[in-house]
Amino acid sequence: MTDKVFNKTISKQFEFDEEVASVFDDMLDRSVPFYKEMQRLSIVFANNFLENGSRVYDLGCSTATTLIELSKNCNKDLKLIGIDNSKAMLERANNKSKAFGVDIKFICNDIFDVDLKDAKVIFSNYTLQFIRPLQREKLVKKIYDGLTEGGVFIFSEKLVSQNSILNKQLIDEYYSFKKAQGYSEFEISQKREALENVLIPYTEDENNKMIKDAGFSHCEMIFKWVNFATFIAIK
Ligand SMILES: C[S@@+](CC[C@H](N)C(=O)[O-])C[C@H]1O[C@@H](n2cnc3c(N)ncnc32)[C@H](O)[C@@H]1O
Ligand SMILES: O=C(O)C(=O)C[C@]1(C(=O)O)C=C[C@@H](O)C=C1
Repeated sequence: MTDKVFNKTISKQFEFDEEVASVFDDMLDRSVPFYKEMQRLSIVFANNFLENGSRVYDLGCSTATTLIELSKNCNKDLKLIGIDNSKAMLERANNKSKAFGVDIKFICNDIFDVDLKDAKVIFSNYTLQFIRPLQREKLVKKIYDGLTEGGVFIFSEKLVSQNSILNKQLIDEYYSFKKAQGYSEFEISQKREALENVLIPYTEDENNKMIKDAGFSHCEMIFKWVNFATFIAIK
């Protein structure tokens, strides 16, 4: 289904509710630059660390696209766990994983309230940005604790620049991308307002500091387009 959520005047902040979930795959495809390539790279790098029996979590798994793609592109026997606190998203995730014949355990809960343990890989693409600062730092420590020694955390985030001139240029280029994907200026501005104080991006340096402070030994950026980036951090 085509995303038309912001084609009308908005009355509330952005939420991962039934309306957003019903068009979410199209929304991500047209709102996250190179979404499929970022996901392919996340899976390629995860695969380098996975073995038979490895446990993999996806925090903020939405409609389970990443775990389903991982399963299709990995010939190892994995324990896949998808966590999301949106019931509407997990309904889609359940239906999609059944249709693709992929066995995933879904947990409908706040990431903070779920025990993470013995993970070889933890994914969290475009989800940390929705967690309040300070809480976000605590969550990354929890992720670190949930990984086995040598395990990896693969995450993607929208970034902000410390330089206000460049930051405006990055955002302008992103909005040009959205226009090219068929979103109108009205839809773009309605969504921008709805995301205000809901999606809080960090700079690249802030992300690296958060990862280092949590105890990770190394962090590498594996993909970047303007203000969107994917990182891999090793425990
Ligand atoms: C931008 S989407 C993630 C997209 C997904 N990772 C992908 O690549 O297709 C963010 C997701 O995080 C979930 N989420 C946000 N905060 C959460 C929290 N505190 N606990 C659990 N899920 C959360 C939302 O419901 C939403 O489905
Ligand atoms: O549309 C935007 O402005 C975005 O920032 C894209 C973005 C994201 O980066 O997570 C925001 C909300 C939706 O979850 C999908 C994508």
